[in-house]
Amino acid sequence: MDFMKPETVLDLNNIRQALVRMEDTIVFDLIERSQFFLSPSVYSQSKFQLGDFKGLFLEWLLLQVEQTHSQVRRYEAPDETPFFPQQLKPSILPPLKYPKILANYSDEINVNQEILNFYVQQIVPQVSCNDAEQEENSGSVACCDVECLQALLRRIHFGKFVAEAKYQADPILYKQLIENRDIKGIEESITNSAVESKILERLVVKGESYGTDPTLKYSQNPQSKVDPKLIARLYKDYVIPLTKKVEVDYLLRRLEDE
Ligand SMILES: C=C(O[C@@H]1C=C(C(=O)O)C=C[C@H]1O)C(=O)O
Repeated sequence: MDFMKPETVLDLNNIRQALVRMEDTIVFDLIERSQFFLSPSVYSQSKFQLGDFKGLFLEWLLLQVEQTHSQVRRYEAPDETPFFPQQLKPSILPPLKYPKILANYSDEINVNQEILNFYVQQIVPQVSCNDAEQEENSGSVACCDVECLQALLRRIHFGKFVAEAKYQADPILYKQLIENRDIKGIEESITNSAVESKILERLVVKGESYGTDPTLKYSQNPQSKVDPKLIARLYKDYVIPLTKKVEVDYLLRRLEDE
């Protein structure tokens, strides 16, 4: 997605194609996570010495990664929503002059804590290959979790672009819904059940294709590493609803930037 060209960025078909490409990253990241045990220490607050950091070991690593990547201006991009925006470091690269695409408040539209909660409480226990500790892999598990979370963060917060594209396609409708604080009306208006169904169907196929050793494809038991239906269920229960929450939260404030 070329964020220097607002006219293409806010084309809903282009946005949907970007979301389809993000499916591949998320499916592969979940397959990678499925190789590891549950590793509860990664989600604990006290197992490792983290200085004065207060939080999960996973959150501590997320902060390290965000501080490193912020030095090459990763979080200046409009499609990045960091967990620790107040603790990023100055970039050593000169700032890019992104054209204004989203509303001024878009950085304040943030569901990161909900994403972390569903990832730790729902995704990890269902994707891990068993519920044991795997001390020697705590670092690898945490690195894998960061990859999964960053892919999910980006996919879900892409809802801001979807919302802006829908607003610009019908500003009269949305102005009325927003002025009336008609949250249900906004939710109904942004929902496209046909697109959602297509996404869930495609995820099962991708889970089957990407998660199975191709040389075993025609064997009696081409066991996929992650249950393809689980990937679709996680999208249905968490990824899509949170994306729509981002859309609604973004639209509810949209008249602030008229
Ligand atoms: C992203 C969109 O908005 C909604 C959210 C979707 C999702 O998170 O996959 C899909 C369709 C819509 O219900 C869209 O219209 O493409």
